[in-house]
Amino acid sequence: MVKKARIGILGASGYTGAELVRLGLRHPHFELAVLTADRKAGQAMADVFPQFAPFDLPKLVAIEGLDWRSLALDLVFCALPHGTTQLVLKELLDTAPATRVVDLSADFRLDDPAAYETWYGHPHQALSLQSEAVYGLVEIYRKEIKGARLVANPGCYTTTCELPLIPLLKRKAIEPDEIIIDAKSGMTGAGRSAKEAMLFSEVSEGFNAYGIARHRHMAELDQEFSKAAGQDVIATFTPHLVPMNRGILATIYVRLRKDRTARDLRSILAEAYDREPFVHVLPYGDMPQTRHVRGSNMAMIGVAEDRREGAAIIVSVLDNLVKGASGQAIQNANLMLGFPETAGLEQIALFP
Ligand SMILES: NC(=O)C1=CN([C@@H]2O[C@H](COP(=O)(O)OP(=O)(O)OC[C@H]3O[C@@H](n4cnc5c(N)ncnc54)[C@H](OP(=O)(O)O)[C@@H]3O)[C@@H](O)[C@H]2O)C=CC1
Ligand SMILES: CC(=O)N[C@@H](CCC(=O)OP(=O)(O)O)C(=O)O
Repeated sequence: MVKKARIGILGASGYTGAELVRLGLRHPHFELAVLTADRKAGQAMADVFPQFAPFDLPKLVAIEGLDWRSLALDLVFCALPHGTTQLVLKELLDTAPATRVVDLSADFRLDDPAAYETWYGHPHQALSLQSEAVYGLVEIYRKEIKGARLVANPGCYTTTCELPLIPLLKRKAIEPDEIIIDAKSGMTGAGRSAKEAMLFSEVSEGFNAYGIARHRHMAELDQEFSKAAGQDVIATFTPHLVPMNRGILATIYVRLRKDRTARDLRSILAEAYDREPFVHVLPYGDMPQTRHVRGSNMAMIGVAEDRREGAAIIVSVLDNLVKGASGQAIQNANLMLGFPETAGLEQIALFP
């Protein structure tokens, strides 16, 4: 019998933390040993999220005062706000260097400390960990993730956009300087902490663009697209907030390189993801919807030709809380701990 891994979830009272608990409870090799919260520390998980009432879970505790060494956790999922995360993880890994970490925040995704400072407005406070961290886009960095101690789980928007575009840039099938991404996210992408702009009365029956030309995920897109293309790539990226709970849909406009067709793009993606359990490329011309992936760890991609000659349209969807966050984090943890990559992640989308 495989020994169960002792798992900690920091930020279990948030949306991605609760999603880690939902998936982790059904994981065959996880023992959920520690769950933390900030304002909700001291409460039972079932008091914060009644859906967990039937399950035996540890109480939510504050991070301060935890003795990482004696807890002897095999792996910690960190689902805290960016900024706070780097301080918490520095202390954790200084005290318990053998614990593995999958961080869901943006703190360790950028290779370049100067880029971090530019996009996040303050210098990074755990530089050695930043240089150690491996970017956790499993389908691209599987080998590096396996041996990593600290994995930076990619952002939800970025996962949606990088899965279709990295293989196309690597194969030089599209023009790297003519990428336009129009992305829409459900509201859980903004986290559980109440903000006026997230009230039902202010979000329902309308939708809006935000972060125009300055959303922090652009730094992550620039980094990964440039690596894939072998040259600097700056894509246009505009996020939108739509009145639904879960899901991201990115409509991506690309210009084909000479002698390439939209069908070639679909073939490249189908070949790249042929053996991947969590990326599905649809038949040419078919388009995915967010409801096709809701609650599952699946990303779906559709490709079609544009009416403009030499151009194509790609649509990519995932559930921001699963493949865009907690599901992908568990996929990373499975690789790091030597479990089957799909363990705990085989649920199918909830439809309708
Ligand atoms: N939501 C999403 O779709 C995605 C989120 N992410 C990233 O994952 C991380 C978590 O996001 P999400 O779950 O949405 O956020 P939430 O706002 O829903 O939850 C945040 C969690 O962190 C705890 N927390 C907040 N401040 C502190 C602090 N100073 N010290 C200790 N704990 C604290 C909160 O505790 P309490 O509630 O008790 O105050 C809560 O458990 C963020 O970095 C986010 O950007 C990444 C991909 C997708
Ligand atoms: C809808 C919404 O507000 N989404 C968030 C992205 C959430 C996120 O997960 O950002 P990180 O992965 O970088 O932490 C935003 O646009 O800031």
